[in-house]
Amino acid sequence: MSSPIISSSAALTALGWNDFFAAELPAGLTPARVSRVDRGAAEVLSAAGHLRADYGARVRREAAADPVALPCVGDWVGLRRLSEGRFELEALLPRRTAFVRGGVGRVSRGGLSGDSQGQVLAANVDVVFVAEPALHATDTADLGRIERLLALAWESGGRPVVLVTKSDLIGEGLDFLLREVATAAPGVDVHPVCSVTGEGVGIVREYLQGTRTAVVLGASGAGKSTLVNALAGADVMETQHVRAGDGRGRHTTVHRELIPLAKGGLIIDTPGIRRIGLYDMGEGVDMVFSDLEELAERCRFGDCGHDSEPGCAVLAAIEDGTLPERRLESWNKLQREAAWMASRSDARLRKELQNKWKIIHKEMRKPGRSRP
Ligand SMILES: Nc1nc2c(ncn2[C@@H]2O[C@H](COP(=O)(O)OP(=O)(O)OP(=O)(O)O)[C@@H](O)[C@H]2O)c(=O)[nH]1
Ligand SMILES: [Zn+2]
Repeated sequence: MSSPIISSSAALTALGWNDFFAAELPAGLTPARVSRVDRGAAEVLSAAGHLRADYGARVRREAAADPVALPCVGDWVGLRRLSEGRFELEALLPRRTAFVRGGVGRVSRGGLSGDSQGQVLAANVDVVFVAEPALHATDTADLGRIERLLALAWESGGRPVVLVTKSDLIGEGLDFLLREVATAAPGVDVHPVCSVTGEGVGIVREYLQGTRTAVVLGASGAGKSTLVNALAGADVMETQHVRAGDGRGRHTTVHRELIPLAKGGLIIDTPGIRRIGLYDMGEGVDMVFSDLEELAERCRFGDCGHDSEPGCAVLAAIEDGTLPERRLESWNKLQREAAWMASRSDARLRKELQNKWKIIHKEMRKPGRSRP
């Protein structure tokens, strides 16, 4: 009787289950992790293997009130067994980390704050791989895109790591490129990876040691699915290639999917991010530009605009060649965007509050309603 329980808890641990989540599971429910979501239902991984679960009434109600409460890939949930082989997703457990698009909420220790109207793209991610190809068509790695993705990664609460993919395509120039990428990623590890030869894949795997969960972010064609397949040691994701048979052109990932790896750890493949500006960067921007923040503290004026002010430490660093000018331009741009995002979210929140009050006032004016 005891052995199935032990093996089932080992199976859960392999999926990333731990005391944090165990403490949150309502009594009587079966724990499972969302591997993929569909409209109104989720595919989950449980100690009993792969299951499908429809959303229960409470989950549907809460998600209607706040989209952040909608289950997403990586979430831990509680299932109720309805009948043989039929399950309902009854509870969404608090998230440790989360990627939120377009909301004003922030991840806190106990889960997401309740005021967000954003959409959660992936949850409970420990490591965020930012994949940028060494060569994309004829362009070398886009440092600005790396900075944007890093801001998003920091904001999620996971640990960012930059992977310069397709490292075989650039040859001699690789070392120089890696140094350039490093200037765009202070405090972040940068590794070259080639999924074709397998070079660097072992290093990537080390980040997943134990039962950690990683997500791979990057533009379409960055080589995310190819990397996931290399990590899995099998073709678990379809990759971009022209299908000769039906001539339907290249495949591009459309679903987010959580994939347990045979050698331990889990990885989430995501569709290529096209409009990163629509994501919340917030304080993540400060992390990406921690080197500039540090310099700015040494400017003569506290409100230095790093434009033409005397005693500007940022301009001095550009002058003596220790700071690439591109970094300052990128910092200014992303700060403006983050501020715009924040003001937009606030405006939306204000409008919602106004609407709420309108409804309450209408209720209060209804005839026959007793006044408090
Ligand atoms: N030379 C080289 N080509 C690679 C490497 N990794 C991936 N590719 C190729 O790059 C193309 C795109 O790879 P995918 O893995 O499908 O890219 P993706 O990032 O998943 O793209 P989306 O699904 O559209 O987001 C494919 O033709 C791969 O064969 C690599 O390390 N070296
Ligand atoms: Zn300055």
